[in-house]
Amino acid sequence: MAQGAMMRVQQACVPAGVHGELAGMASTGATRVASVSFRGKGAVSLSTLKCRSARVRRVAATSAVLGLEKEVSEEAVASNAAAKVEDVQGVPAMEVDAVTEAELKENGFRSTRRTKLICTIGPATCAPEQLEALAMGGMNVARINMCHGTREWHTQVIRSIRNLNSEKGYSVAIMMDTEGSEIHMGDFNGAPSVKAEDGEEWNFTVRKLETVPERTTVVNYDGFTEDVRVGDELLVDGGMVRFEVIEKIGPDVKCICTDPGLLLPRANLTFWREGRLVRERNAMLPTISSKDWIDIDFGIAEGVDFIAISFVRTAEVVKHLKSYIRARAPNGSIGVFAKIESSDSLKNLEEIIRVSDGAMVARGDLGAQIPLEQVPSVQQGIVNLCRELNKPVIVASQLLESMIEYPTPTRAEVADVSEAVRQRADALMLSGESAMGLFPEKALSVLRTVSLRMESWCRENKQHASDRLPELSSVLQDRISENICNAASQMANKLGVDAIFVYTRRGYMASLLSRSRPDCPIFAFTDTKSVRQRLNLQWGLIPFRLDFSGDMESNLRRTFALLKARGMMKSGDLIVAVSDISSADLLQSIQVRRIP
Ligand SMILES: Nc1ncnc2c1ncn2[C@@H]1O[C@H](COP(=O)(O)OP(=O)(O)O)[C@@H](O)[C@H]1O
Ligand SMILES: C=C(OP(=O)(O)O)C(=O)O
Ligand SMILES: [K+]
Ligand SMILES: [Mg+2]
Repeated sequence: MAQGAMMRVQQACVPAGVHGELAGMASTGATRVASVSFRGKGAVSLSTLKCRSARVRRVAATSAVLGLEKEVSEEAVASNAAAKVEDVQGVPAMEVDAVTEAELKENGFRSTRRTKLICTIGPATCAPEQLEALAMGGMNVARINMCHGTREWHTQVIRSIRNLNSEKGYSVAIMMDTEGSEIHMGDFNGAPSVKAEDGEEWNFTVRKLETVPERTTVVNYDGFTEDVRVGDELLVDGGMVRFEVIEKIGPDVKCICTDPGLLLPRANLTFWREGRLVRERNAMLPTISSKDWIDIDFGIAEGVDFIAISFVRTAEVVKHLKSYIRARAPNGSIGVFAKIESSDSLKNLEEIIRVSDGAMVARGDLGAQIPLEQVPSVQQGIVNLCRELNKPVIVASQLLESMIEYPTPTRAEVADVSEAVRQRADALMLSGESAMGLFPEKALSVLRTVSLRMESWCRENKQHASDRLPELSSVLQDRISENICNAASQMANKLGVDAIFVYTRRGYMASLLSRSRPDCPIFAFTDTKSVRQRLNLQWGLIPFRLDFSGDMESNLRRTFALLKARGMMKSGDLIVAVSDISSADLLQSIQVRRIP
């Protein structure tokens, strides 16, 4: 599992001032030759991030990274936002994300992106104009990791995103990710990282220190000194840096660095004995800590769209959180995602996924808990299971890790992203790349470009033909909806229609259609803002907010008129329509319609 020091030497044409403070970088005019040794989740000085000008950002956003798709212009997005068709009361009759709308118009229905993109927001991306650049670049969901940042910072980020949505017509959903009870190191008096050298002696202490002396780190778990034994190995971030315990003295644990590297603030710690992960009393710590509950209350009050629970071990904790949310946010508007990142979560995988609203393959911690070579097959297994159980799934961590520092991805990273898209994951997530990297917009652009390329390859090679659709649950109602959606998708593929329309109140039929991964995009019309926001995370769905009635014929006519008025569809386009809004005694049907 040991990961050797990563060394890349690369010639990159980077605008001056973008990463001038990186160690080991020689400047030769506009072309800089970087030779940087880098380990861990990010060795970047945060002060370098502040000097990036708006112009530089724009260049990064608009330069085609892998040269495939046509960029959506800012003008197109602005004109869409301005062209909202309004009802008499001034409420838009139909709302759709401005960037998606521009993409549909400029690139055509077929080539619109199906895989959804999530960006972790951090110091590199928290300013309103940086958030807007990500929204323009196709961010569907913004993630805030409660391990980092202050309450004020989180509030500010959430408000900025909400403002962008309401003022500029974006539809970025917000995911809050809990800290959980993991054991981690403390901060280093504000330093972005600290180097641990081979053979150095370090003190891991449970003392509460205001400022930490050199070669000292504060461990957040009080039982640490009792649980750990002399001879144990301490792994930072799953093995990026290693220490061996040599002596225990009261609240201090003396260790020798055996595998040097950079220590990042709050990096995850695991301890190992005779090659096995030690799980002592720390295994009894609650999945949702008291701090997490306070954060969750904050998330509910701020109306986040998703809460991701770290280190889920059992289905019970997910059920508990869901009923907690139901009692406090009565419309049940927050989706609960289980992060699969421990060996316990793998033991109870199916139960956990069944009760969650979705899952995240959190490969960062997962790779520290199970042998690394098992991570790819476990990922495929989780993606398949989620699809079978009709739950959206996110593939996360280290997708483009080298882009924290470099403006281009490695071939291996592009292959990894492509593989997640080929597996038909609903969403891909950036962590350090967007939170604290030097090239957040470029990283997002790489995800977008690689997704589009692999999606079109899948369609050209008729991948859906080999995608076996597993049977769903035994509930009669579910079986009818499932069969309607599967049949609607098959019909859409055979007829080569332009889009599938689904009218849905809770999003249920929309997710069943997404599950069948059809060749054309799925326009999901829903009457509530919160459902529309949540559908943002599911494969192939383009969520619209639309007021509708129980009468399908009038809904269809109204939708056709609105879409034509906005230039999103034209006479002669062919669509397949289904709905879950009619009352139960009405016959559910599939309609094939040509736009009048
Ligand atoms: N809100 C934040 N404030 C400061 N730094 C952050 C924030 N969010 C993320 N980061 C930085 O980005 C890195 C990668 O983010 P993430 O993967 O979400 O966290 P972690 O490394 O703790 O698992 C973090 O290690 C941290 O350095
Ligand atoms: C996404 C993950 O969780 P976090 O970044 O919160 O550690 C992970 O471990 O991969
Ligand atoms: K977290
Ligand atoms: Mg994790």
